[in-house]
Amino acid sequence: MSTLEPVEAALAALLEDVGPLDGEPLATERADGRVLAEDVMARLNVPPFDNSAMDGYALHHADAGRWLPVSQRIAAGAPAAPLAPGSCARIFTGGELPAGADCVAMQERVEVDGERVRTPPDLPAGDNRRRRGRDVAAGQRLLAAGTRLDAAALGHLAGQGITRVTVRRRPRVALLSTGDEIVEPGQPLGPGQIYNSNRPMLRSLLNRFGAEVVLVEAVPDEAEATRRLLREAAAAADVVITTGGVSVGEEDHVRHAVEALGRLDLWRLAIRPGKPLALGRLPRAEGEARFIGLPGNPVSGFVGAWLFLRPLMGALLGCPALASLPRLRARADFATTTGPRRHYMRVSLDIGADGIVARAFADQNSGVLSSCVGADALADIPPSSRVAPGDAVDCLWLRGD
Ligand SMILES: Nc1nc2c(c(=O)[nH]1)N[C@H]1C(S)=C(S)[C@@H](COP(=O)(O)OP(=O)(O)OC[C@H]3O[C@@H](n4cnc5c(N)ncnc54)[C@H](O)[C@@H]3O)O[C@H]1N2
Ligand code: MOO
Repeated sequence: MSTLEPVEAALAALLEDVGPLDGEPLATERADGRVLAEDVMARLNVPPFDNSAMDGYALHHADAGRWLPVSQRIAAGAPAAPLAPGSCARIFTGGELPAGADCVAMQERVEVDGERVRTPPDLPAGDNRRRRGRDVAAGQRLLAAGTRLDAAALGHLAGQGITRVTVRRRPRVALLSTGDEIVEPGQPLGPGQIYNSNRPMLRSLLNRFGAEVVLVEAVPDEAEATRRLLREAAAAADVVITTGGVSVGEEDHVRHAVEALGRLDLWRLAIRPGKPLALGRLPRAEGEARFIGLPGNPVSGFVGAWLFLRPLMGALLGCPALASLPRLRARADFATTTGPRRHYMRVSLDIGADGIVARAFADQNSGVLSSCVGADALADIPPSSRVAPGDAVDCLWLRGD
């Protein structure tokens, strides 16, 4: 296992045998961000009846241009009687169009004389008429399985009066930090110690990717304790993530513990940052938990999360939108050369009328977390390449779903 594996091989190993988790019923009002486990069919027409798009007067368009008596007043929410022939109806936005009317003149365009109004003669048939079922027709597929419920999707469900949906169970994740030097914020910092920046960063990303962090623990740099905690984590979670302890140092116990307990699928990738990333499986009572060992350097964890944790959550949630990051082309404002490893550089993007410029953070070292703060994208620089300012580069967009 001394060769460096490409990203594609790692993704294939990671996603092998991974399928969507079970569905569970949930109140729609609590389903923000969840992923639909099945198609949702429309049971209602939206709008449910022809209605007016404007405040104005409903009429038959053959009567446009004539003085017409106002025979009824239709507010939104009130029933409409059929329109008396040769008359018009005062109507308000959202009001039901009466039978016999086929268009609405907006009130700014009519002349009013007491109880009579004259509409413009050029009123097109169907003007300002919002037809029944124009937005959604009863019986059509409203939302497809795999849709992540966002603001518009939740509004769409509510438009159908749907109060319960079946969503995928959130993947349960255990997040273990290794390293005797790592201390939690709130505790005093001793000599040689640093605060745990990986845990809150990864927890935030995992939440965003639809997972539920069910266990957080610190693992001491000690072989037996590492094995014990990995066993416990695999029993509690679908995915076990460790940070640190996957490199070649004597205190790097994680890889050996995974080999002893389960199976290591792959170790060491041809990427920068994130080279010592490890992938494997840990047995548990039912099936196996997936294991991802992220390198300890916070930038390696950040990049590894976007490249690997996101698609893994996408597979467990059956959500295609999480499977891969959107790619865009930008002009580099930087120069760089790469060696054997594909480089994921943290960049901010200037999106202007002349296109997109990718601005690289000055220090791209994997220990420099400030290079991730404000990063809009990862510029994906292939191995053995040279980039000059102005060259087009591929970027993976981080600001989307
Ligand atoms: N002789 C070699 N040394 C190293 C190699 C190598 O190939 N040969 N690879 C380097 C690379 S690349 C990386 S990346 C790191 C990753 O090593 P580990 O995954 O074993 O991580 P640690 O050694 O435990 O930690 C690395 C670094 O990150 C800090 N860290 C760890 N956890 C946290 C945390 N939760 N919050 C903030 N910072 C954390 C830790 O203190 C270290 O500074 O190995 C290189 N070495
Ligand atoms: O590959 Mo390491 O992740 O450079 O820091």
